[in-house]
Amino acid sequence: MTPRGIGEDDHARFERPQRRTRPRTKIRPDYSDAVVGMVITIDRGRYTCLVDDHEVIATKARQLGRKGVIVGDQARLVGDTSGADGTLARIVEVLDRPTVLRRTADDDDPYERPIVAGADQLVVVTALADPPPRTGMIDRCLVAGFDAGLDPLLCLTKADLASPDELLALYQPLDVPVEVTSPGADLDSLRHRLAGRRSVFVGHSGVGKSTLVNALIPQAHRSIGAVNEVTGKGRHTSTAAYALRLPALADHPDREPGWVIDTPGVRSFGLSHVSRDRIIGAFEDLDSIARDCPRNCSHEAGAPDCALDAAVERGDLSAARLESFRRMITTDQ
Ligand SMILES: Nc1nc2c(ncn2[C@@H]2O[C@H](COP(=O)(O)OP(=O)(O)OP(=O)(O)O)[C@@H](O)[C@H]2O)c(=O)[nH]1
Ligand SMILES: [Zn+2]
Repeated sequence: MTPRGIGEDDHARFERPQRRTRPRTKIRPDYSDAVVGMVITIDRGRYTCLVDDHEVIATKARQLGRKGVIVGDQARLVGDTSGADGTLARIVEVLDRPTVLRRTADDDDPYERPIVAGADQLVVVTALADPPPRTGMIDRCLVAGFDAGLDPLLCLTKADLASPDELLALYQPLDVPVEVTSPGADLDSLRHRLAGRRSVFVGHSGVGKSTLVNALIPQAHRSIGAVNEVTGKGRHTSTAAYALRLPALADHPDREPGWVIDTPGVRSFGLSHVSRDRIIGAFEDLDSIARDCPRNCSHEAGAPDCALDAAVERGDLSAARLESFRRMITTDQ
């Protein structure tokens, strides 16, 4: 090593704040007293976690580094986990995620953003009017959901303003379950579909997500805007998802009620991270036919020798179903 090199090194060390790369002691931290909580929302570096039945505010421990913590995560917490006013716990570990719903800001965005962990159902909320439905958005949400291994549910709101018939016909061949709502509508069927599940609600701004969440969970007060319990400030536009526990079903009071994870309205749903194979894997009939496709077949209209076309010609697959599937995977906005 040249003297000059040493000098530079010393200089750099002097200029930069010392970074502690090792724990202070050789004793590995013992987190046997850690408790596990579910992250229910995130606001400016503060993670609200539900431990048993109380909320605990936590920060992310330094050893997690850049590893993200997202809503729905099961996190191990140490420190003051009492949840008392002014206390802060630390998240030291995130347990394995059974599922991760992701999106990219747009299709060219190289960074996929995990938004919710551990969900098993994706509720695509679309207004029948005001704002008018956009099938491109519905399709993109469905694709992201299939990619993440979530079961889809299409929820059409504002049926008082326009008929759902056209959309129902469009999605019928995909066998996506649909719920139709309007002000004061009976939500019993929707409640049963949500019972015991972890359902993420996604959709454009203004489609009526908050209205629906408030109808399902009267104590949610979503339309008023979440009052920030940390700062005590009133309405602020949250950019994070928010997990809310559903009330128990009246006819099944003993069943695990399930969760709704409301997400802020989004303008688009980028899909640059999505794998075609995983999407077609969500459709058993199409998947078994597509095994005969050429390697790396896009399965889109005009894809050379796509086995899905041959199946329609043979009469093994309905043209409407293939058309619906192709419309969904064709990612025009
Ligand atoms: N006519 C009609 N209006 C509705 C219905 N559901 C909600 N609205 C209205 O639509 C507007 C938007 O509803 P929100 O529940 O705030 O929509 P949101 O999807 O939560 O919007 P963001 O919070 O921006 O994501 C409000 O004025 C609601 O009163 C419905 O079924 N019919
Ligand atoms: Zn194909």
